[in-house]
Amino acid sequence: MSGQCEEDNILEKLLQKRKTQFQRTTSIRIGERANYVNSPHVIAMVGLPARGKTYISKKLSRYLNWIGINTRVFNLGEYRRHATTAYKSHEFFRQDNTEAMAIRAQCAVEALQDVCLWLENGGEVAVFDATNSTVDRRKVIHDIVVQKMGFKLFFVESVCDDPLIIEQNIMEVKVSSPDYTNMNKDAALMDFLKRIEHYQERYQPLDEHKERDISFMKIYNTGEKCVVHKHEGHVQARIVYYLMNIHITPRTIYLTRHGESEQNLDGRIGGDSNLSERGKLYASALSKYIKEQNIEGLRVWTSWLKRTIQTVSGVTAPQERWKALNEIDAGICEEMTYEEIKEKYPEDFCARDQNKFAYRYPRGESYEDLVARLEPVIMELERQGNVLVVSHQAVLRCLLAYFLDKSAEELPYLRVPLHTIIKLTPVAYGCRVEHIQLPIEAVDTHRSKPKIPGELEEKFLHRQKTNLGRKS
Ligand SMILES: O=P(O)(O)OC[C@H]1O[C@@](CO)(OP(=O)(O)O)[C@@H](O)[C@@H]1O
Repeated sequence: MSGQCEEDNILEKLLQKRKTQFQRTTSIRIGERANYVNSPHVIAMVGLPARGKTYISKKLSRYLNWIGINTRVFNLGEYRRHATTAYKSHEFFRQDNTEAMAIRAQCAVEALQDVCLWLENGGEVAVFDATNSTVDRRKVIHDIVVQKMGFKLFFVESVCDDPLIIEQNIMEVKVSSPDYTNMNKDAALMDFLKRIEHYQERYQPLDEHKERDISFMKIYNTGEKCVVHKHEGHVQARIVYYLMNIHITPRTIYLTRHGESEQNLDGRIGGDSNLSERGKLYASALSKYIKEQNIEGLRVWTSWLKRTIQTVSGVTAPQERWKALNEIDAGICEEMTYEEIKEKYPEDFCARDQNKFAYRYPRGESYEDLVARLEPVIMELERQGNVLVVSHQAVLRCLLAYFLDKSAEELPYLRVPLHTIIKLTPVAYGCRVEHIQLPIEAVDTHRSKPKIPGELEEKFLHRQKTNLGRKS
């Protein structure tokens, strides 16, 4: 058994037994996929416990789904917890615990089977979130994913030797894991550190000399340095670029629409109008709020449109204008009310309600186009510290969907009311969201998805007319 650990040996044997399962599908798929540019991908994480693998997996999956690549995370820990009801202690992870080794190998097989099944059924990227910390384990994965299934494989290793970051990670996410429901935090921390030691005994980091033919990326100390080896194709290039841009330094992102505009008051979409009187009041209230927060190193981003620029005229912080933050281009419908659109272009009006995400205004844009236009904004937001983004209803829906992991169906209906600051603070594996509504009235520009076509529509148009009545 020289060089090969017990667990990977068991895994190998299990796979031999199940070979037919992997081969049966292979014989159907491999030929079909040979010329595919966009073959399904497996992104296999590598690294010791508490190195941020789950954080990277979830974040990457959120990003890929947002740009339209159907992605799912398969976390081996969840398979293990499902197979063994009660975790007792780090002893479970000892090298000489043969019983536990067998369970762990079995879980790895099941997870890999699910990965392959999912990719065969339309999934595009599967992120295999496990330690995959030995050369032999990675060989097994390569054998199944590349040789047998004909998928692409890319390893992402997170290397971290900063004890502070490791302890912070354990305290933030591990001690509250289901493994430690009956343990106090300090005991859980000690147990987890022991668990890491068991992995350390046989950990073999990715090495371009020993594993020269595989594609991988190594991220050191949460992005201090990155090494990329033999990455292939545009999916991997995007993953590499994205992972090179993210950071874990605490910060806050503030999103807000411009103050109410003259066109908002008229119920007209798009255009480039000035702020209404109430919009100007919001601009003052916003700068007061921002000043009171005393936000370190704040940067302000607006669109190129007058209403966003006027909204931050009193905010004292470096400002940048982004054309990419301009509102959705409504093409031939620009500056019309929804009622006018319904009358003049009834088919378009109806088509938009049927599939709002994909619908593209003639000579204008769709929400799908917006997401593509906003990708550089997201990338730059990931690199930055505290930022206040002042933009528009449709644009902010797209940004919110990225941070809150919302689907393409939900995205065009997310609520982004006027005169409200949406505060996003990264926490553990996601974002905490707070809505701060400043006390200045504004029209409601939100159109809910009509349940029965026509019915809600009438209500909305009626409300809009009432709004017009309140015009100041
Ligand atoms: O996609 P829908 O729901 O129509 O919302 C987008 C619309 O929101 C508006 C207001 O109706 O945004 P904003 O006032 O933030 O510029 C329009 O300009 C834009 O076309």
